[in-house]
Amino acid sequence: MLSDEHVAALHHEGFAVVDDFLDQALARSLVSEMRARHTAFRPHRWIFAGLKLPKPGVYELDMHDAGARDVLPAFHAFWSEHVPEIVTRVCARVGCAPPAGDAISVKAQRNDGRGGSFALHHDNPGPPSKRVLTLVVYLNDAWQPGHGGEIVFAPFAAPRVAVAPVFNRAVVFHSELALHGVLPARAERFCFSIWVDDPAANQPDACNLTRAHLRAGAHHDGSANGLAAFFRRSPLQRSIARAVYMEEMSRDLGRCLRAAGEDALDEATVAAVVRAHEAAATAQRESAELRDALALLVRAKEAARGAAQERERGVASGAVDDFELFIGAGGGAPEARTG
Ligand SMILES: O=C(O)CCC(=O)C(=O)O
Ligand SMILES: [Fe+2]
Repeated sequence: MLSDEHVAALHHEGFAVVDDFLDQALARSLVSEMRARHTAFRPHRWIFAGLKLPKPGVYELDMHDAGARDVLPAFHAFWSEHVPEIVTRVCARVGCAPPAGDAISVKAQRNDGRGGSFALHHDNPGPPSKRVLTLVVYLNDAWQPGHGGEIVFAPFAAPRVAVAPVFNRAVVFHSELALHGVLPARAERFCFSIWVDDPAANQPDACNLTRAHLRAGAHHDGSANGLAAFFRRSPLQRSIARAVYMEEMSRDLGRCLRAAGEDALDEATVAAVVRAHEAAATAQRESAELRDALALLVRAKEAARGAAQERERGVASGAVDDFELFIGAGGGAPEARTG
């Protein structure tokens, strides 16, 4: 299920892309049931900066919900009969603690294809979340580049990688470490997510950024890259992600909240959410404790982007706005986007 290469990619890149993840016939039966029953899915809700927000265009069904078994009987059976074994095998490969029976959540998701997207986020943003591992399995057999809906990973201050959400492809990542978002989907899109909890998630050392951490990171090799490498491997990146990626997140938030959908927010509320994000991020960027480290990290992030732009000069216009590297339908190593 996960090869040595996948485990190495998870370790080095922060995520692994696993093609042909499930038995083909099983994957087909899951998506045909989701397609047939999607009107019973519920609008996705998410928390940003303490606010509960809609996500226009994105609908889901949590297998823990009352009624899930009636809406998606085959999917529910898959969850109770197969998912624990899948997760146990993946955890054994990636070195996570084997989950207890109630530590696994599964959500079926449909994007209606009218532009629904996810802003950059961590699946475990801090307490009380206990998530440690995320698997997302994509079920789109007619996916093409113009359909969008790629998942984008943003390894701290390194090139961002977009991954096409093609049929029977899974992405696997540490929930506390992988900053990721989803580009607007222009065609109907199905996937499901598996989240594994561990009671040991979010120990104080994974949550409380101190001056000592910044010093240790800075002395890694004394450069911006050293600091970025430190945060890339540390769940402490969650304390500063919004400040490092302030501009990207402002754009993502607006794009997500303004997508077409019956639960779209009014413009004044969207603007207020974006302003609140920018105020918090700017306060961090200007604080005495974080100013220098954040300036280095922002510069490292921009250098990664600049290198990609340089590579693509004359080939693509605007392609590097959202990501620098791309893993297309054929899988394999990431390539510079050229289209
Ligand atoms: O739809 C996806 O590709 C990922 C969704 C996601 O990031 C989430 O539900 O947290
Ligand atoms: Fe996520």
